[in-house]
Amino acid sequence: MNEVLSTAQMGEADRLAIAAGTPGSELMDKAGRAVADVVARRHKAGERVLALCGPGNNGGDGFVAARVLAGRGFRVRVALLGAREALRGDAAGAAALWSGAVEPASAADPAECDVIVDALFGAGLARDLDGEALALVERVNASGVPVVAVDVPSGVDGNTGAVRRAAIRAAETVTFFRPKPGHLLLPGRLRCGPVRIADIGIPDAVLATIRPACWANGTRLWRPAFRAPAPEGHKYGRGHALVLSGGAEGAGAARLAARGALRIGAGLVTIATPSDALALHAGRPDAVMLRRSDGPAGLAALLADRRRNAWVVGPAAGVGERTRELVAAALASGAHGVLDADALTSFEGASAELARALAARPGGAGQAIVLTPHEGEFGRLFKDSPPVASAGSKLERARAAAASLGAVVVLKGPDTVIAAPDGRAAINANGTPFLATAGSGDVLSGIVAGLLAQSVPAFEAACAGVWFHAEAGCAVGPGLIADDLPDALPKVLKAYFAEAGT
Ligand SMILES: NC(=O)C1=CN([C@@H]2O[C@H](COP(=O)(O)OP(=O)(O)OC[C@H]3O[C@@H](n4cnc5c(N)ncnc54)[C@H](OP(=O)(O)O)[C@@H]3O)[C@@H](O)[C@H]2O)[C@@H](O)CC1
Ligand SMILES: Nc1ncnc2c1ncn2[C@@H]1O[C@H](COP(=O)(O)OP(=O)(O)O)[C@@H](O)[C@H]1O
Ligand SMILES: [K+]
Repeated sequence: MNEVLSTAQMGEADRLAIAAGTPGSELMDKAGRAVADVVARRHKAGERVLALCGPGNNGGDGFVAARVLAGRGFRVRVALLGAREALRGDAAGAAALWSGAVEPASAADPAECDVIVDALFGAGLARDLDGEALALVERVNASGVPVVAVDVPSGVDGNTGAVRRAAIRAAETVTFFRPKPGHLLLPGRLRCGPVRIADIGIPDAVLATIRPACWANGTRLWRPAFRAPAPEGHKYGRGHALVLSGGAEGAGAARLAARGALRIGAGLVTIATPSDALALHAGRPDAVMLRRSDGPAGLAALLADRRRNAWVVGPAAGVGERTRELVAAALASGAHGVLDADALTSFEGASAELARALAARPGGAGQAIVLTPHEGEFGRLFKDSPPVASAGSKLERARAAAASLGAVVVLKGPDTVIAAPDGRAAINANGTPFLATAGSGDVLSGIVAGLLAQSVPAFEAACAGVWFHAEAGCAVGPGLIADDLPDALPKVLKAYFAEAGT
């Protein structure tokens, strides 16, 4: 499955596997062999391997890989950071089985080899690199020699993806049992190369004890919640999404969101527009319906029709008191909804006020609300809440935000994090930088609302919306403009429903 484990949870998996009868030395042996397999797949016997081993168990994996590769005919040198006598436990055991020379890492010349095994630091990285470790990592990166990283590229924090002053740039990374947040979050993800997840004999059953609450976003996470329409279905069964338009200058944002909601499968989509933008929308003959809606009272009146079961408020809505009132009206309707863009910025430094409005929503937790800030909007919203704004990694910040607001938060970017108030989180990695284009976020908010309209629960709708949006972005690729995204959805949906078997 696609669970993501923190380094502490990985340590627990390790302990549980050992308690269930697999010795730690065996786990390390399998880990080292998996690394050797990757090196052997990329390089031919006879080539020169430099294994850089650190002072902990990551280094132990490096000693195993070195031994296995030497046995397969590679010309292997081992360099150790620290003293051999200081190695402990399984790492000391692995080092004892290495019969070749061990050079001091300070003398190692990375340029004198064909491939490097980076076994300096893994889950145990405890502080910024400095001194000899820093100099070594910089020499490796400058050498241009391909690196296979053990567990994580040394210098990348496995929990946060942060680069601790410097980090190895790996050509490929081999991790064990399950990925860690640092493989998915930036900048760590960009240091990993392709990540291989090796089975080292830890039974999946340990997950029942660990109960991970973070996943790599993917269809398996939400497939049961989003199925193809039933053969006997009709459009009202697929929900009715309402997108609130800004004034004349911002009407395009609402149209993008509306088309996103329609394409993802909402049965009906209506744009609620202020009078000054009515003519603009009316001139567009398409499947999007149109209603006049002036101010909070107008919006409340439209949402009083309970068939309109999901809304989007925020894209090009304008920043200020008026938009805060529109948010209040939308929340008070009891319908599900997405708060995006100006709806978030209108609560600059007032996340506590927004949290109160969310807590008072009549549908309670059953009224699904999803917020979709990018980093800028997130920073502005939580100016009043240092515990959220500076909660640490992107994963931790999104989780803290969701918990403090009592709603699902989608913290967007190349490594979008989706977090629910109950602690569940997913990290998305199927995007493309071509998605960074004007209006792309508006389409996302519409897609999520379209899923909410189809009764997909908040967390699943947010995860699925982010995934479909990214797939659509990849399907278009270079030259993408936001208008293309809704029209790329049919192909993506077709493939999804075929895979999902519905
Ligand atoms: N869990 C599992 O299932 C399995 C785990 N396995 C492997 O074990 C790895 C984790 O091993 P680990 O816990 O020994 O930590 P590791 O990454 O070797 O680093 C700790 C050492 O580094 C040092 N150190 C830290 N930061 C530093 C810095 N900035 N600069 C300098 N030194 C620094 C730190 O020193 P200290 O902080 O004590 O001074 C300590 O000596 C894991 O990534 C995987 O590869 C596999 O064998 C299979 C099963
Ligand atoms: N480098 C990137 N890689 C993948 N996705 C990205 C990248 N940059 C931005 N995105 C995605 O593109 C969308 C941009 O949304 P947003 O910033 O709100 O733009 P806009 O306000 O122009 O609509 C988000 O879904 C975001 O996750
Ligand atoms: K490493």
